[in-house]
Formats: sequence, structure tokens, C-alpha cells
Amino acid sequence: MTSVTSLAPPATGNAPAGAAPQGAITDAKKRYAAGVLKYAQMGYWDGDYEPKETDLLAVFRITPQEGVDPVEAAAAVAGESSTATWTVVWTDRLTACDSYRGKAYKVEPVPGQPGQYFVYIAYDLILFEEGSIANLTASIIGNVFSFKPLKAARLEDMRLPVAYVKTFKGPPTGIVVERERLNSFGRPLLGATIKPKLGLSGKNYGRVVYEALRGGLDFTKDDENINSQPFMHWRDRFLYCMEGVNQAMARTGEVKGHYLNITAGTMEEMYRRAAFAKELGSVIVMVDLIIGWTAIQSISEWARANDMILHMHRAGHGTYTRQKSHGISFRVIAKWLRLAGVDHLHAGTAVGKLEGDPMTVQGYYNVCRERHNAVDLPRGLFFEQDWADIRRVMPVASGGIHAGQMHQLLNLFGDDVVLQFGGGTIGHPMGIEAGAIANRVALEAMVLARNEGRDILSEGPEILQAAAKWCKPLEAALHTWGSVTFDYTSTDTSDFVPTASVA
Ligand SMILES: O=C(COP(=O)(O)O)[C@H](O)[C@H](O)COP(=O)(O)O
Ligand SMILES: [Mg+2]
Repeated sequence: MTSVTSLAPPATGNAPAGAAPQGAITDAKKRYAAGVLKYAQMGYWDGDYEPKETDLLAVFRITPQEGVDPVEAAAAVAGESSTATWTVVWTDRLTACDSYRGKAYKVEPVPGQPGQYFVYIAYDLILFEEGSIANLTASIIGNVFSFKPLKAARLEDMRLPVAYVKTFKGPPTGIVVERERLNSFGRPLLGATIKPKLGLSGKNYGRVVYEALRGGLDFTKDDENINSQPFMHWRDRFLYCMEGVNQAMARTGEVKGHYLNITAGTMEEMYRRAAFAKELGSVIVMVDLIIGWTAIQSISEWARANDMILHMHRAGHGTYTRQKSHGISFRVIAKWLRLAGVDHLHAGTAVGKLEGDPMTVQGYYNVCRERHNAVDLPRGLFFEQDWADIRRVMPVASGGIHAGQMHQLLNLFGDDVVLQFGGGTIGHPMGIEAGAIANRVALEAMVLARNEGRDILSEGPEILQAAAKWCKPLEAALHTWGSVTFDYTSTDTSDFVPTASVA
């Protein structure tokens, strides 16, 4: 018998080829006798297991309590995230339990982090309902994060087999179709979050939208917390924003949009707001991550049926993605969101005001934009991931960025990204339109320089100064913000490179 609060070490050493799973009890009488067994004895550890192409794979970073063997802890995670409970249940024998069990198959110490281990677990495809992130997450993150024998646990990455990917519809619009609808190619898109976040009346809010779009941005954006407060009811916001969008489009001849945040307390209300956005001719609507997985999948269905770009603001993610030892990496959230079906996803800036190690953030971008992810440990990608040509998500770089960082942003993220300057547009000393002009000119100058073959990372500041000579708004932006940096140590870095630096 094993104490259920302090897991004891199981038999160690790799099982010889063809042998029963290490530690597993194969004698049915002993295995299914009532009582408590180690999870490894129950068959949740198999060091010889070769994952099948159709298996879902997960890698967790675990910190076992003192005296808890990491292999047994890995088996416990596999057990609690698949079929197990703390004691033997005879009802296992009414099921195909040998294949249904999650199998921990590899345990590796985390480089440079004593007491932490990466544990790899394979799950049979049959354990999961098709097309349901709610179902997937109820298993994979359902119980294990509060498990007493672990001090901490973090879901670092997942490999979603093609057979599973194909049960989701993915992004309703995707990068290619979004660019076709906007008629914008060969450069990042530009946006701005309206500030102050809360308090403006509809008329003043719409004026900010108009000025920012007229100045050269492609998009403006509601902030995460603007819904339908007393100072501006949602219908007022929608009406004045769309007036601003339409006037700016007429004036510039460019397709523009404002992400109308339709986040609300019920699905019924979200659909009502989405329908009004469509009626007013908006090309895009927005939701916050905090609405939850089922709501996200439902609104994605709506966006697909209504030819609408779906913008996802990852509000709330930092509560569980930021700390390396506990929670879920944002790369996993990004994978789930690509399946669930969003078109835009806030994925970090690296250089701005919010958490973001450059290489880790590039890993998120690769999850959003690549058709196939290769293993890339320095960028945090533990598994190959085939996306089965599911559409690609446009990442959004937003949070404390300004025109003076344009060379860094273009170098880090390339063309398929929305660069979003909220304060960095609206706080411009010459006004909102000037803020937008500064960003558009900085972007166009940098894209041209890159296309001419210049090394924008090293020559960037010079390129911006040269453009600022004939563009007063850019000159003022560089004067105001040029020296603003957010130099803090990143929390969420890869353990596979000694110092995180961009290759
Ligand atoms: O309001 C802003 C940015 O405003 P500003 O441009 O004025 O800093 C967004 O909510 C953050 O970008 C979200 O962060 P993330 O994109 O990391 O989810
Ligand atoms: Mg915000």
C-alpha cells in the first residue's frame, strides 16, 4: 500500500524491450485487488512506449514534493489526466483500460532547474471528443494542477495529431483571406487601442477612431474592458465607431476596420452585438479570452457564417501563463485557439511593456503562422506540429510599443502581424492623426529599407531619423518616445539556451 499524499519511488530502470511497463503489475488478481497502488504500478508509466502518430502528446514541467519520485509523479499526472483515481477501481475492467490509460513515457530533469522535470505523456486519440476544446482541457488540465504530491505543474507544450486537428474548423478567415479583404499586402498591418480604455462618450470615442484611421492605420480597437458601461452603451460605441471607419475609408480609399468588442455576459447578448456589428458593415469583431472555450468556438462558428474576421484579445492569460513553474504556457493556449478558430491573436511584442522573452514570443508566432512547426527548443516548441493546412492566425503585437521600435518589430516578426500602438498613437504630442502618420511612415520607411536589402536591425535608428527629416509627426514621435524601453528580466524563458537572444 502506498500513502496517497506522499508517492513513494517505484521500481527504477528502463524496462527491457517487449517487457511489461516498468513497475506495472500485470497479474490481474493483484492489479485489480481493492486498495491503493502506485500510479506506475497501475500502468500509467511506460518508459518503452513509442507514441503513435494518432496520440495526443503533452509535456508538463513538474516540481514534485520532497521525496516524491519524479517517475511516479509523472505516472500520477498521466493517470489523473486520463482514467485514474487514487485507488484501484475494479470497473476499469469493464473498459479497454490498457489503451485508455494516459502513458507517461519520458522524464527528463529540466536543465539548470534542480527539482523540476519535463514529463512526456501520450494520450490515445479515442479519449477525446472531436472538435471540443472544452473536452480536451477538462482532461489535460482538469485535476492535475492541484495534485498534492506536486508543488507545481506547468503544461509546456502539446502535439495535436492531424487526425484530431481535422476535427476542428480553425480560423474562420485566416491570414490570406484577411489580406485579400483588406487589399493590403507586403507589410505588417497597423492598429491602435483606443485610450483612455474607459470613460469616453460614444462621440469622442468615434472621433479617436476616425483620426487614427485617417492618419494611416488599418485598424483601431476596443480595449479588453470596454463592453457596455454607463458612460457609453455598446450601441453608441458601435454607431460612432462605424461612422469613423466609414468616413476614414471614404477619405483614404483604404479598407479599414475597428475591432468591435462584443464580449458580454451571455452568448445571447454576444450574438446580438455581433449581428449589429455586421448590420453596420464592420469587417471585424473582437472577443476576450475570458469568455471561455465554448463561447469562443461558438462565436467562431458565427464569424465563419458571417464572413467576419474574429479578433482575440488574450485578456487574463497572464494569471496562468507567465510563471515558468506553474500554469500553462501561452504556446499551448495559442495552439488551442488556432483549433478553436480565431483570426487575430495577441501574442506579445518582446520589446513592449508586457512580459515577453523574444525567442519565446517568436515561438508563439510560429504556432499562429506556420503550416508545420518543427521542434525548436530555444523557442519553446517541444514537438513537431502538422496543422493539416488549417488556416493561419494573424498574430498581434500590442502593449507599450512605439514608432522608435519599428526596426526591432519588423525584424522580430516579419510582415504577417498587426502592430498595435495604443498610447503610441493617441499620446502623440501633435494629436491622434499625427500619431498614426508617424507609425505609418516609420513602417513604410522600414519595409522599404528591408526590401532594398539593408540591415534594418543595426541601421534602424538611422533609417527612422532619415524618414523623420521630412515627416514632422515622426520626428515628434521619436523625440517623445525614442528612448523609451522596457528593460526587465523576462520570466518565461526557454531552459534550452543559457541566455535568451534572438538568432
Ligand atoms: O491595451 C493594450 C495595449 O495598449 P498600449 O498600446 O497603449 O500599450 C492591450 O490590452 C495590451 O496590448 C494587451 O496585451 P497583450 O497584447 O500582451 O495581450
Ligand atoms: Mg488593453
